[in-house]
Amino acid sequence: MTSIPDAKAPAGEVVLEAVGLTKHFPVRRRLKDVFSRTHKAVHAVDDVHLTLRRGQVVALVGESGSGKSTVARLLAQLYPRTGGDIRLHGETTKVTSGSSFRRYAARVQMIFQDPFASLNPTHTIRYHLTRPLKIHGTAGDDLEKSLHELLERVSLTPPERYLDKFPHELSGGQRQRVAIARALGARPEALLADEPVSMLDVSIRLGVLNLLRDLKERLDLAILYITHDIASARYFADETMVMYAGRMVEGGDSETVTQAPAHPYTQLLIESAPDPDRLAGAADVADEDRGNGEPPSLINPPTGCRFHPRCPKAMARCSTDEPVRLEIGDVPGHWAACWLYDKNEVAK
Ligand SMILES: Nc1ncnc2c1ncn2[C@@H]1O[C@H](COP(=O)(O)OP(=O)(O)OP(=O)(O)O)[C@@H](O)[C@H]1O
Repeated sequence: MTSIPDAKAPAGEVVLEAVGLTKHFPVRRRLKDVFSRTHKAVHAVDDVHLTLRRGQVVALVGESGSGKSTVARLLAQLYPRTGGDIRLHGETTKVTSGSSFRRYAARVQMIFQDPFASLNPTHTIRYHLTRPLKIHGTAGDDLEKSLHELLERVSLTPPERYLDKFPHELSGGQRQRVAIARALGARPEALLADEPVSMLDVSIRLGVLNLLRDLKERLDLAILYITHDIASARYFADETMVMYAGRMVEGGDSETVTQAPAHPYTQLLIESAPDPDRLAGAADVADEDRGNGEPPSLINPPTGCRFHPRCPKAMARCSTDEPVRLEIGDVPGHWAACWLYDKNEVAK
């Protein structure tokens, strides 16, 4: 078989789930700590739950260092997890060998931020696309036809114009399209896209996001879209989850999370997103009123809510009690991990 199937199962079916996913990176001990009993660790990701479904995009939004890439790398099985579970079609996954990793990667593929770094400058596009077709056995009898189909899928046409080029002969947007085609070569069910457009010129970002949206629809892919840019999450993602300092703080459908944010951190993210009107004139609100400041150390994260030291609405209990996910009640599925909503139901 040479063609890539258009759909495998009903839209909306759960493909990949993170259940209480946790990753702590051990910190190398200094000489003076050698006799200490405590083992320091970076609490990069704590108790993350998310669900990727066929034909849907989930955006994971947060500032630098909040743990977004670590979640994607855990889901891609590039790191072992410290705790929690990763389920593919409901089954716990554990990658213990090269062959089990290959089987997993055939179903879950990652796209990285920097298309230049992720393509080998000494090899042609033909080489980059032939590899996944061969490794995952998806080339069929006619390799050339499969290569052409992959390039057509990402709108690099006519394919023969691109196949024998080297990465440096392509623009940034074209390189990212090749990286996407390479991921599709495995015929995955889920794509983990880690800031796929942030290194591209603003003028071509929309084209690449539209391509991903088109692939989501035509191939019924489940997509995790990682971004700093909450405005693009509204445009591109069905659901948006917000992360702060290793924890999820809010989630729900993208329209609601971006237009009626409930968590003070999401509100801050939206206020601090570039706004042409604000840049053009009106004086900025004082930093302390906007809850600005530094994200906390993840070696000793704050107790209670990790956002409390920066939160303009913090209450006494926020520094001691870790908030649970609470339903906001405006639309189904909208929740925030914030004690402001303590009277509300615990979200499922
Ligand atoms: N391999 C590693 N070893 C130790 N610490 C790490 C490692 N990878 C990430 N971290 C730390 O984990 C935390 C989360 O990093 P991560 O890259 O996941 O955040 P991010 O939200 O993706 O940030 P960015 O948007 O800048 O990529 C950071 O404090 C980072 O320094």
